[in-house]
Amino acid sequence: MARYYSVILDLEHCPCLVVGGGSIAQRKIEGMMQCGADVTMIGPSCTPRLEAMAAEGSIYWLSCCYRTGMARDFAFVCAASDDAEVNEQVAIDCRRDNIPVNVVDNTELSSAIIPAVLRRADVIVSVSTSGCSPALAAAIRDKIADVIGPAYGIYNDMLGEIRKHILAEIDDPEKRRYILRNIVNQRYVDMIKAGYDVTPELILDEILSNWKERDV
Ligand SMILES: C[C@@]1(CC(=O)O)c2cc3[nH]c(cc4nc(cc5[nH]c(cc(n2)[C@H]1CCC(=O)O)[C@@](C)(CC(=O)O)[C@@H]5CCC(=O)O)C(CC(=O)O)=C4CCC(=O)O)c(CCC(=O)O)c3CC(=O)O
Ligand SMILES: NC(=O)C1=CN([C@@H]2O[C@H](COP(=O)(O)OP(=O)(O)OC[C@H]3O[C@@H](n4cnc5c(N)ncnc54)[C@H](O)[C@@H]3O)[C@@H](O)[C@H]2O)C=CC1
Repeated sequence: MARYYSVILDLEHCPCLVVGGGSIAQRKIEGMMQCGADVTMIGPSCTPRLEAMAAEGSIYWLSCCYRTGMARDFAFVCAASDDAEVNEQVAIDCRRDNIPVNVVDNTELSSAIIPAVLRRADVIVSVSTSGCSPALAAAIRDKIADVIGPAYGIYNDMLGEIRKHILAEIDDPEKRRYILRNIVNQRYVDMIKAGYDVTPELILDEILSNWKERDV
């Protein structure tokens, strides 16, 4: 089994291809669309939902069977037809051109597999079982969802804002490190959860005053 390298892909405006238009293709397409991908679908038929998405122009549908060469200009490809030979041909074509390819019925042919994902605003938790048990990946994700609630997303938004400000405004590397480490504190998540009016200003004021006290 491959030892997978985890990455987070930016697919915004990226040309992505999905071969097939069934329920599995639809799930993969919806995942890509949520990330702003520019999706083309190839297949002789598709689900009513995908047909509607094509009709309103949110995806481009090439209503035909896949032929070698069709994957050439894409940045990411998913082979999701119900024909194993077609999916294999897509994988061969993509691997020859070094295009990352996800094959929904064959882990060995895939150079990329899709994890189970939990999103809390910009916090992303990806869980993979390396293809051993997709259902377990989803179950682990659901268990993590109980622990990592929406407060983490709200808190992360604030940290992003504070961090940008600190990187732009504070030159002293020791002070920067102190602030960036100490703004991360479970106490703030608990306060957000409990309904306190936590703001980036409040967090930063508190850490800066701790820094000053430490100095004297
Ligand atoms: C290798 C991989 C390739 C890929 O598709 O990327 C792959 C392959 C296969 N899946 C199969 C079956 C199922 N897949 C799911 C669900 C998900 N599958 C996803 C990913 C992956 N599936 C990749 C590995 C992920 C990893 O392990 O880390 C998830 C996580 C992400 C997503 O699809 O978006 C999504 C959860 C979505 C969510 O809940 O959020 C369920 C559960 C269900 O449907 O409820 C079942 C039935 C139960 C079971 O089999 O466990 C089959 C057999 C098909 C058959 O029976 O013929 C194959 C083919 C094979 O194993 O060879
Ligand atoms: N990776 C995953 O998460 C999972 C994968 N699967 C696998 O996914 C595959 C697809 O499943 P479904 O979407 O349910 O199938 P489906 O039968 O609903 O859809 C199959 C699609 O493939 C298209 N197709 C057939 N021949 C084609 C060709 N030559 N070129 C282009 N498109 C073609 C059809 O037009 C149809 O849209 C199955 O092989 C199944 O084993 C199933 C469950 C989960």
